[in-house]
Amino acid sequence: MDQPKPYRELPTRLSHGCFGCGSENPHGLRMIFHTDEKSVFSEIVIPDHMVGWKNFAHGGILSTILDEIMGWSAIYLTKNLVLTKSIAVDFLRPVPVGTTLRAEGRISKVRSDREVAMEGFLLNSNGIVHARGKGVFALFKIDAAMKFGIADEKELRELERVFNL
Ligand SMILES: CCCCCCCCCCCCCCCC(=O)SCCNC(=O)CCNC(=O)[C@H](O)C(C)(C)COP(=O)(O)OP(=O)(O)OC[C@H]1O[C@@H](n2cnc3c(N)ncnc32)[C@H](O)[C@@H]1OP(=O)(O)O
Repeated sequence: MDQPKPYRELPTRLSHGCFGCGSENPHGLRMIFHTDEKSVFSEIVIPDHMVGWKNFAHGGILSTILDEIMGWSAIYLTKNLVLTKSIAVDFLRPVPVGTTLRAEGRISKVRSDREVAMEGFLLNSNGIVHARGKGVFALFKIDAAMKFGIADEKELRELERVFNL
C-alpha cells in the first residue's frame, strides 16, 4: 500500500498572471509549491530563454525564484498576505538552465505582527546550495490588503479561503 506523502501541494493554482506562479502567464516560471508544514518548497526547471548569457540562469531570475518561494512561505507559515520589503541574494554557484532545482523557503524571525524575516535556498538535485536569499516581508491582514488595492476583493477573499488566513 502507498504510504501517505509527508507533504502536500499548496492551493496556489489560482488564475492570475504572476510572473512567478501564475498559470495565465505564458512567459513566467509557473511555480507550484509544496509544504511539509515547516517550510515551503518548489521544484523548478529554468527554461532556456531565461539564460544570463549562455547556459547559466540569469541572476535576476534566481532572485525572483527566491522572492517567490520566500513570499509564499511567509503567506503559508504566518497566515498573512505579504509584500516584499527587501531581499538580498548570495549567488554561490552558477545555475545551469534546463536542470531540476529545488527552491526552499522558511521563517527566519517573526519581527512583529506586521513584519517577518525569511530565508530561501536554491539547491541542485544533490542538495548543493547554488543561491541563498534573505528577505523582509510586510504582513497584511485581508482588510489592510484591500486598502492597498493590489488585488481585488474577490481574489483576496479566495486567498483568505484557500489559505485559511
Ligand atoms: C497587499 C497584499 C496583496 C497580496 C496579494 C497576493 C500575493 C501573492 C504573491 C506571493 C508571492 C510573493 C513574492 C513576490 C512578492 C512581490 O514581488 S511584492 C512586490 C514588491 N514589493 C512592493 O511592491 C512593496 C512596495 N512597498 C510598499 O508598499 C511599502 O514600503 C510597505 C511595504 C507597505 C511599507 O510601507 P511603509 O512606508 O514602511 O509603511 P508606513 O509608512 O509604516 O505605512 C504607510 C501606510 O501603510 C499602512 N501599512 C504599512 N504596513 C502595513 C501592514 N503590514 N499592515 C497594515 N497596514 C500597513 C500603514 O498603516 C500606513 O497607513 P496610513 O497610516 O497611511 O493609513
